[in-house]
Amino acid sequence: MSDHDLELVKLKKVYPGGTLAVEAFDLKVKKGEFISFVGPSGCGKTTTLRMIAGLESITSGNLLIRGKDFTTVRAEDRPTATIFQNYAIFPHMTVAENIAFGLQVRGKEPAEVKRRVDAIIETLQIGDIRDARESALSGGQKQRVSLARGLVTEPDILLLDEPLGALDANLRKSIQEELKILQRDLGITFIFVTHAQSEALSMGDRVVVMNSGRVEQISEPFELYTRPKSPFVARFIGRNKIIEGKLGGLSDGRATVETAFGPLAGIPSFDAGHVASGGAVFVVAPSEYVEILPAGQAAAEPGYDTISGTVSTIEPVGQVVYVTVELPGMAPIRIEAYRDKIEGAGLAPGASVDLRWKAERATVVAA
Ligand SMILES: Nc1ncnc2c1ncn2[C@@H]1O[C@H](COP(=O)(O)OP(=O)(O)OP(=O)(O)O)[C@@H](O)[C@H]1O
Repeated sequence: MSDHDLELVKLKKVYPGGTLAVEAFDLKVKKGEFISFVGPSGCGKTTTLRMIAGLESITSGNLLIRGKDFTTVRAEDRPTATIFQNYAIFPHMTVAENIAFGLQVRGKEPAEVKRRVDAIIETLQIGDIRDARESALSGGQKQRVSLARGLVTEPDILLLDEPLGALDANLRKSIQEELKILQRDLGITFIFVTHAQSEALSMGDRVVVMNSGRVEQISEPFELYTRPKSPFVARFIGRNKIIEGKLGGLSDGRATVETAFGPLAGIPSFDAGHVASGGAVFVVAPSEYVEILPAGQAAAEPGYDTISGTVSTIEPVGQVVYVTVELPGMAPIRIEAYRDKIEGAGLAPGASVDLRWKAERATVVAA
């Protein structure tokens, strides 16, 4: 038996008409993992999910579930279940009938259907609506019913396509938490598609970032947030400050980058190894690590990188201020800081400032 519930090997999809929707998608998912797929509209998330479900044919590459090849197996013969954003609840059936349906079409005995439907209704605590029809259900209730319908078939892998997209923000938050707890309790592998990066990061054990049909990065959320491996990920995930430069030197995985501000040194580089000296790179510093100081005060400390600019605007919002800093040769940077600190330092529009961060908190990526 394979250690992996799901393996995608060079998975590719070209739609009739020629659209290349997914290319060279490699992924191994351990049993019980929660994987989020995230990326902008049209990047191929749904297509990949549908290929796993068997709802879309695979152009080339292989799909394995628990070590067995399912590349060309029909959807109804795969050990997967799919939850769609629009819930797809049958309006003429009660909640219990909706949940039972998937078992009945698989030819399960009535007694087993009843036992399993009762069990999942209990797990998801929807006994009070078991005889209701879709028109009488709230958004959150519909969400639970569709989850029950997927889980009742006891899939190896549950596929969720933007399942929370139709819910308002508060309900969405509480269902996110519930879903995560349910997944841990059941130990079922979840593949969760979303275009919301915060949702992908908060839900996933690992996150797959997609862009134009390609996988950009597969990482745990904190790693993804703090160590992007491409310019696309640096822009799409988190709130990063991005500075252009040319690779100066690279030793022990630490880079020096020549920039308009002079050399920035000691920056971890995971992926710039293939860039020739003098090649174009970006220094990526997460906003959370960038500090603003009056000019000159930052200079002395070792282990830090510093760039200099001029304050253009300061917008107070409660205890926080947003300081916009003009920088030579690049777009202005907006820094969030405590109001007391900025006022205490006497910073005002026109002031010269230094922006600094611990060099080891930044990352170099190939441009
Ligand atoms: N049935 C189809 N026929 C032809 N092209 C399609 C079909 N479905 C999707 N595409 C194209 O394939 C690409 C990937 O689409 P897909 O729906 O997988 O992206 P997505 O990341 O899920 O986007 P969204 O977040 O908007 O759902 C897009 O260019 C899309 O236009």
